[in-house]
Amino acid sequence: MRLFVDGLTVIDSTFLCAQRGMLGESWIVDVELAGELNDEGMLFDFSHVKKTIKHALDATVDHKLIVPEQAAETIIVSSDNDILLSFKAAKSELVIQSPLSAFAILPLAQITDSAFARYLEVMLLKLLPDNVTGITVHLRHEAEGPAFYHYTHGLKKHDGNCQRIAHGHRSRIGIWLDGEKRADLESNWASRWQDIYLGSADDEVSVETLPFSAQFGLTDASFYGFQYSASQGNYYLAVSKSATEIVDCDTTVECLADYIARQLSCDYPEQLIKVRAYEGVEKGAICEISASS
Ligand SMILES: Nc1nc2c(c(=O)[nH]1)N=C([C@H](O)[C@H](O)COP(=O)(O)OP(=O)(O)OP(=O)(O)O)CN2
Repeated sequence: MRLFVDGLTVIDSTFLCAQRGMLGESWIVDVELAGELNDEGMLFDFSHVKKTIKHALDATVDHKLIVPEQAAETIIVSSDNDILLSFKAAKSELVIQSPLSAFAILPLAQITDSAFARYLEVMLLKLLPDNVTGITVHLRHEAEGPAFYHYTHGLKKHDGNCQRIAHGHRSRIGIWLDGEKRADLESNWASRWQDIYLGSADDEVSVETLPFSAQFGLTDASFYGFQYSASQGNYYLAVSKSATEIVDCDTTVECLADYIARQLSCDYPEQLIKVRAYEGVEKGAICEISASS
């Protein structure tokens, strides 16, 4: 007998890619369980399936920086209370020091959807009752078509896991000028923020003041530095300028929708601008501004 739950949860994280660097992603998780029926005539009560699997994914990979430990680009310098690591991708580089809880270090050379799903299957099967003998995890993304971008950020004021300085999302973007949908502008923003780190100006520091800058020879010419403290610990990040946009606000989705609308209003000062910005899947913020506002 097999049991399925589609769209059980969404994993919102960032993973390290040898080509593209930090890649914010939102994986929609479908699962299928296989095994024998229990005394209740069930494979596993749906409510337990959802709770057990969502809890495990939240604890191990959600809102984390997912690191392919065996990639040639990954150098883990220390992993005591904090993890300090560097990653040199073809397009950008980063060095990060953050609490252990902000990372998922996977024994993989590359984070692909299928390798990640197989890793999750092994981890999750151990948590299921004995009558469940197999689990298949399918990771999918929202349908291609509408414009979307991948961003990585951290919310230092968030008392939960969104404070982690390098977690991210794959997010759709909708833009209207005077009520007319503007696919061209959506596409511009999708390119601009394709694989971007969004850092708040408030958190920016000279990269040369970060605790690891001398060790890695980091300079302000090529890197932005970000630093803050929050309830889970201290966060430090150096990231290539070419993969970063500094915004004059926090990076909540409300602030980002407002930021995009304000940027557009410079080019279209006379028009009513509406921005529908997503944070991950099926949630986000709407901002409308007009010449008079
Ligand atoms: N109003 C807002 N609320 C939250 C924002 C935000 O920008 N505006 N942002 C966050 C975090 O950035 C977080 O990454 C959002 O992820 P989400 O999946 O919604 O958070 P949860 O894990 O708590 O939700 P699940 O349903 O468990 O996936 C948080 N809130």
